[in-house]
Amino acid sequence: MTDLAHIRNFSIVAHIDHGKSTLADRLIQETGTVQDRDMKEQLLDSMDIERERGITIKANTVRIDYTADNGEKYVLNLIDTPGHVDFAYEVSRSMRAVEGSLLVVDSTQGVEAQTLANVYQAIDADHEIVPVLNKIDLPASDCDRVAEQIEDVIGIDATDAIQVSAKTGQGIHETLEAIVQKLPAPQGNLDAPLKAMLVDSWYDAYLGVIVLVRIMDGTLKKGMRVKFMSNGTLHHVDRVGVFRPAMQMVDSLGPGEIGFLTASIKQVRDTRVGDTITNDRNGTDKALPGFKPAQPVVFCGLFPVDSAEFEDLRDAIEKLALNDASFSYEMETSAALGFGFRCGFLGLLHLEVIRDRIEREYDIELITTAPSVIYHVFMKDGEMIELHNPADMPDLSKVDHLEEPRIKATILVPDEYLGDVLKLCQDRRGIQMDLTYAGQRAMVVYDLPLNEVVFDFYDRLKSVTKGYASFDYQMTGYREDALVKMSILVNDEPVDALSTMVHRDRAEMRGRAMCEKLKDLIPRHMFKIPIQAAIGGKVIARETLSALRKDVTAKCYGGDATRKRKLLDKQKAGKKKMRQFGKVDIPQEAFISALKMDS
Ligand SMILES: Nc1nc2c(ncn2[C@@H]2O[C@H](COP(=O)(O)OP(=O)(O)OP(=O)(O)O)[C@@H](O)[C@H]2O)c(=O)[nH]1
Repeated sequence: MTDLAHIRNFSIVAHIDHGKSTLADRLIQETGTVQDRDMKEQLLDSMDIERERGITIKANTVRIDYTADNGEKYVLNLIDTPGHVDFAYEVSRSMRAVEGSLLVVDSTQGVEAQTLANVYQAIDADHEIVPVLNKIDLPASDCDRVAEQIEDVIGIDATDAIQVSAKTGQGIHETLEAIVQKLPAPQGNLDAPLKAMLVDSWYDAYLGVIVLVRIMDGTLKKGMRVKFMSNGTLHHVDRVGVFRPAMQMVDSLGPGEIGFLTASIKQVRDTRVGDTITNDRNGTDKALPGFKPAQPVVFCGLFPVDSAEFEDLRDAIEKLALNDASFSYEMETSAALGFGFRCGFLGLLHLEVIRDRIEREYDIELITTAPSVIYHVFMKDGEMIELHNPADMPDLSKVDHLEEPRIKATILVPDEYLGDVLKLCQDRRGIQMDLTYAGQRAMVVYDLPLNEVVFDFYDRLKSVTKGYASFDYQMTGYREDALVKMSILVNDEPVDALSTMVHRDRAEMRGRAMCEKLKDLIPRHMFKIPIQAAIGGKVIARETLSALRKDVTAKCYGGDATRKRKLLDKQKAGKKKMRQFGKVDIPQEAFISALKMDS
């Protein structure tokens, strides 16, 4: 156990790609926590997908021993936090477990939308904040400008900002010294009953659920029985340890310390992030202010391309859900797609990560239906229904009105792209709330319907600004609007997986665009295929795909039989990726591509 005065707990907050993980790796390396030869690139990003995409998803933690210039030995606990907007909730909970933050800003770029969102969370958690200007080895680095921007935009003192290159190691020693000198030591009472915060939990195939804890008061020991206060469950603690970053067992953890416990817990769902852990008898009666669990906000259907793989998909989804309490699922049957699952995610990145993992790790090809948000449907009899799937929209004659979720979006963008960004937000039914300038960049705040953002807003934003805009959002609440369900009929049969909720004023335009897209995406058949968009029974747009006799071998004049067979085999393989709707084959990409908007 380390005495409180020699502990410093901190996190690193940054915009994506500003160098958070590289800096963390350097701090670990500089202090000799890991031998150089064991140092994998980006130590803290443990999953393959994270490494490939360069994004940190799961909050990780590491304990570092550091002997400071004053000769004293310190224990530094770093909690790594994810930088992407979908995981803002994980950032907020890990912030509560530490007393300070390093604010990393890329000195060639400056403050971005996620810098702001994350640093405000740190400020909310009463952190002491040490600004770090990273990437000073690059010629484009401009520390004075960025320091000034930090003061102007965020309002924290940046005169002592540390200039660092996480790449070359310059400034790393100064950063370690600043952690010890500037960040406060934690507080806590060793003699009080155990009070620990459940910061995070995840599933490990060998050890079961691993629970990351921050001890507030008292001692956590191997062998003791603890109570999870939110649901009163009792657990026998079978291991206590710390991350260095590999797991190392210890006998006990005391106030101010961060580490983990295992207690033969089988599912991540049995642990609630933000819960208070105490002694089973004579424990504390005051729980820590609880955190709200992360709520899925984006829903979509996942169906196997090959319906024979349904059981494999169930297996994959159940396994992933064991380890990710913010991912929800239930079985769904679609007239068009057969058996699958309706899944809930924290946001689009979360959706993509799960979908990729199912395809890659479990080798199941998927059809993903249009992402949807949760609508509130108010019935005429006063009942309110949460609508997760447009296909379940009740009979309109019984519906009084609908409400949709709204967000407050903050976008930072260089001046020259401002016009395009405003147009994009306007096209997505946005209401401008604020427009200010920070140097050459504009900061725009918009009130937008979440529905208009979940699908491809971020991609569009990146493309209209050539990647120079940054974006962050928060949910603000529900508001009534004129929303309708638009169905798509292919060859006179409704394809439920293509139905979407749209604003009444835009339904026609959207319907026309979807029919045109589908006309390009669906291959010609031997017969004519009408493609229609409809609201209720009323057709609002229509296209017709003309008939064609498709003979791919026609080009191979007689002769080469192997070539003919190869072509036919190819065609067969291609067909496997299609789904039959009545008599029509619709390719897998159509479900997503048809919904992409051009503005
Ligand atoms: N030249 C230079 N490149 C750096 C420095 N620090 C980080 N980088 C590079 O910047 C990129 C992003 O760094 P990361 O550490 O992955 O950024 P991050 O903030 O952790 O990103 P996320 O984990 O995705 O949020 C990587 O290609 C790093 O190699 C630096 O000091 N100098």
